[in-house]
Amino acid sequence: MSESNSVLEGKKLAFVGSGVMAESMISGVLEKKLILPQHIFASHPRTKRAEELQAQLGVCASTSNREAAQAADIVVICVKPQRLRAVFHELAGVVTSSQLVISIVAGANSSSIAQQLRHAAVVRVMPNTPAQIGHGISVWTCTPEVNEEQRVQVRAILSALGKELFFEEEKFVDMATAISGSGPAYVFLVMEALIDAAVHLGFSRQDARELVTETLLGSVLFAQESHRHPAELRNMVTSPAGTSAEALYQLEKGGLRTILSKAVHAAYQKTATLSDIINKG
Ligand SMILES: NC(=O)C1=CN([C@@H]2O[C@H](COP(=O)(O)OP(=O)(O)OC[C@H]3O[C@@H](n4cnc5c(N)ncnc54)[C@H](O)[C@@H]3O)[C@@H](O)[C@H]2O)C=CC1
Ligand SMILES: O=C(O)[C@@H]1CCC=N1
Repeated sequence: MSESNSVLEGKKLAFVGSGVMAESMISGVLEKKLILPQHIFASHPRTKRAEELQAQLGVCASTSNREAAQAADIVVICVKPQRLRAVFHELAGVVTSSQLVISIVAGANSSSIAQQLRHAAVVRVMPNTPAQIGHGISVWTCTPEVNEEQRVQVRAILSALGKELFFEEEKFVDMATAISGSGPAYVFLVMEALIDAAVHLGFSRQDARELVTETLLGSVLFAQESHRHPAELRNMVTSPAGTSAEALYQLEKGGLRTILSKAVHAAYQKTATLSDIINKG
């Protein structure tokens, strides 16, 4: 494996809290050959999980957050919000000024991360689970202390997971948490409900799954490639006095748009609650 031409050449990356998202990010970075596995450090409280990561991905895994963080140029914090204060407590004073800290923790704003870690250069990212297959989208921001070289490195890491979008204003990361961060959960719920509806009509589970998955995938690709407004695409399906119009009537009557908007707003408001947990304990 070669790291040549990589903006991350020779750089070492640590993941503190190696669950679902950390594993997705590690896989993406390895897949794109951005960093050698021996230059990736991961920590997890359970020895068995650390051993599993080491065996599966070839990274250096241990149960010590401090050891992992000290070994790297870039430290990615991937614990749940409720664990963050304990991790800050462990890492404050350990992370040095030459290092870069990236947090993917929902609700954790960069000023409180900088303050609690006593570290100025902080990047805040909201990725999503399709990152596991390189089709994620990550929304990010950073403190002014993050230099241009580090910004390029962050872009390279996030591009290994799919698309990335930078915003100067941090509020967009919280807003994105409710759209792209939690979004896959909404889509999977719709997918599950449609599969169940198809089974209700009489399709086998296997056929129902294929019909629904291909319909969702085809519709998304069609919208992306045609560049047409969703309403125009919907009208193409909806014949006068036809089946789609009948179904759409029921969806609108059930308040689909309102319920989606309420759900997104609730997720957005929850980021503030998570922020309180992180700041006040
Ligand atoms: N799952 C998702 O779709 C997304 C999650 N996020 C954020 O990513 C973060 C991680 O989420 P997931 O990977 O889904 O959670 P996860 O639960 O899969 O991973 C967190 C890992 O941290 C470990 N852990 C617990 N206490 C620890 C400690 N003191 N030190 C080190 N590790 C510790 C846990 O055992 C677990 O394996 C969360 O803050 C979440 O807000 C962000 C975007 C999307
Ligand atoms: O549900 C959560 O809190 C995390 C953040 C975005 C997606 N999952």
